[in-house]
Amino acid sequence: MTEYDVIVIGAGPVGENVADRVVRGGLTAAIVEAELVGGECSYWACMPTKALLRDAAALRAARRLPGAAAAITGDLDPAAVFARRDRFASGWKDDGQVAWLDQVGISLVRGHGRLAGTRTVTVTADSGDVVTLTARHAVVLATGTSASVPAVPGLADAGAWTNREAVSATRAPERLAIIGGGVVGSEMATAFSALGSSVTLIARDGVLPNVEPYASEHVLAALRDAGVDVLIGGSPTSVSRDAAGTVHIALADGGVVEADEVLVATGRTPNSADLGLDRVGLTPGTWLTVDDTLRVLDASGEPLGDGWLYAAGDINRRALLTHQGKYQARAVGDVIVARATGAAVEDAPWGRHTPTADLRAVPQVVFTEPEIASVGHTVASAERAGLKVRSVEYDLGAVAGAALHADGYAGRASILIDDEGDRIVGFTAVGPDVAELLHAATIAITAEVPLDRLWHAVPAYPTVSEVWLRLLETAGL
Ligand SMILES: Cc1cc2nc3c(=O)[nH]c(=O)nc-3n(C[C@H](O)[C@H](O)[C@H](O)COP(=O)(O)OP(=O)(O)OC[C@H]3O[C@@H](n4cnc5c(N)ncnc54)[C@H](O)[C@@H]3O)c2cc1C
Ligand SMILES: NC(=O)c1ccc[n+]([C@@H]2O[C@H](COP(=O)([O-])OP(=O)(O)OC[C@H]3O[C@@H](n4cnc5c(N)ncnc54)[C@H](O)[C@@H]3O)[C@@H](O)[C@H]2O)c1
Repeated sequence: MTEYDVIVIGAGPVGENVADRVVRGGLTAAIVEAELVGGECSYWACMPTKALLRDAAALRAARRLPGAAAAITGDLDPAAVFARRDRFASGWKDDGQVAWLDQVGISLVRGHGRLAGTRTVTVTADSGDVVTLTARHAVVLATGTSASVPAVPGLADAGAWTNREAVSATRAPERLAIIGGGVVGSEMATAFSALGSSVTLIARDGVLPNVEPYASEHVLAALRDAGVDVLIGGSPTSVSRDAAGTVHIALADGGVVEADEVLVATGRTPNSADLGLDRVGLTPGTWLTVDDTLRVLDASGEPLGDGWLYAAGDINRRALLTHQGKYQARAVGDVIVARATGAAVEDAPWGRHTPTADLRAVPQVVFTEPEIASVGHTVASAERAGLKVRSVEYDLGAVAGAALHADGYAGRASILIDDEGDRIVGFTAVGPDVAELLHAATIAITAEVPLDRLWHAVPAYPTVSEVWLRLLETAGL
């Protein structure tokens, strides 16, 4: 079969979900995958990184409670951590996900997909065989991103790790240098220092520069307490690996970092260089620009052709997060079905077919020690957006539930209240186990709950969530 209602290129979490929604809506779908069904997220990103972090987090949690700490008789077992990580990466085999595609009725076409023209995709298999697929309704690009490696002289030839090598490592190197203090760099510094590496984090723009400064300060202090050498402002100028295998990273300030491995964690680049974009009038290698229902826009800002091409997930750069990409996937799958069947398209803000939360309320947990949970604006992003906000902060350690949760609990939380004073437009918390605080904030922001109604949402005593009451009291309620 070479004709389908919808063709999806890329079987990461986003492509899989687009195809699933389309098939649930009664259309046929083929999904094209060049590597493993499940994408970057399943094998080299979300789940395996969190598996590398989880044991050390549990150990730290137990050590904060004297009775539990007394039961700890040994140290972290890196081999057991790596073995559990292997399970969470499914041994880098996609049989389980392929079986799921089969079960839900999505056709898998293995190979490299390229646009060949309107609604036409060619797929080149590893054998070199090429098949041409045509779509009756739509083609969806969900090809994700790869690690971006900066043009630092020598870096490309030094055998540098990207997230793929770090996430699939079988042992912790004695000395690990990490270039980039963003989310990947900070999480991997947390993981590998706990697994026994001596870590140097080269953080040109600081540690986690996009979160509230107080949250990043907590993580910076904890990294340094854990023995990580954090070089704020460090900027690599050249990299080389000597005959003994040691990597030498020269920095702009004249310093040199020596390590056994170097991990590049300096952001992502779109997987669009070899996607046939030029065949449909788009520019290869670029992020794809989309409209409110994620139709790809041409150079004049209009949906390409009759609107047959969509882009969802990392590739459209709206939010480089799995949950947000899957949310886009649900909207795209459903809108394709609506347009194909003549049903109403709900494309107003917050309409079923418009992933409005991408622009207003993107939740994220950074799984460092301590964790950072955030959604919506930070003070800086609100300023950039021209919003007038009031920030209200509270010491999480002063909340009864937090004190009970762990001895010496240190953390902080804040809400941003918009200038009219009756809605929350941002939330951040930093502290042990704050991840599960996040969804309450996501609901408050997405539902635009007025503060005088939020006042009636009473947090249970004694939980860490009581910080909500304290924040509202501090705000003057
Ligand atoms: C180290 C790391 C940790 C992360 N941790 C988290 C986390 O904890 N939580 C979170 O929400 N997000 C996390 N992310 C981000 C998350 O991985 C991405 O947002 C997510 O993978 C995007 O999904 P996607 O389907 O758009 O792309 P991908 O997962 O990248 O999947 C794209 C798929 O398309 C395939 N493909 C590409 N080009 C072609 C082609 N031409 N033909 C055929 N197939 C093609 C690829 O092989 C791949 O399988 C992390 C990222 C990194 C790097
Ligand atoms: N827990 C999570 O949700 C999670 C975890 C990991 C990754 N992610 C996602 O993956 C994406 C990629 O993460 P990332 O950490 O690679 O990117 P990032 O954009 O978060 O951080 C990259 C960092 O690299 C630095 N940098 C860039 N170029 C540099 C250079 N030439 N020299 C030195 N430093 C340089 C920048 O200062 C920046 O802080 C993120 O956008 C994030 O959304 C999410």
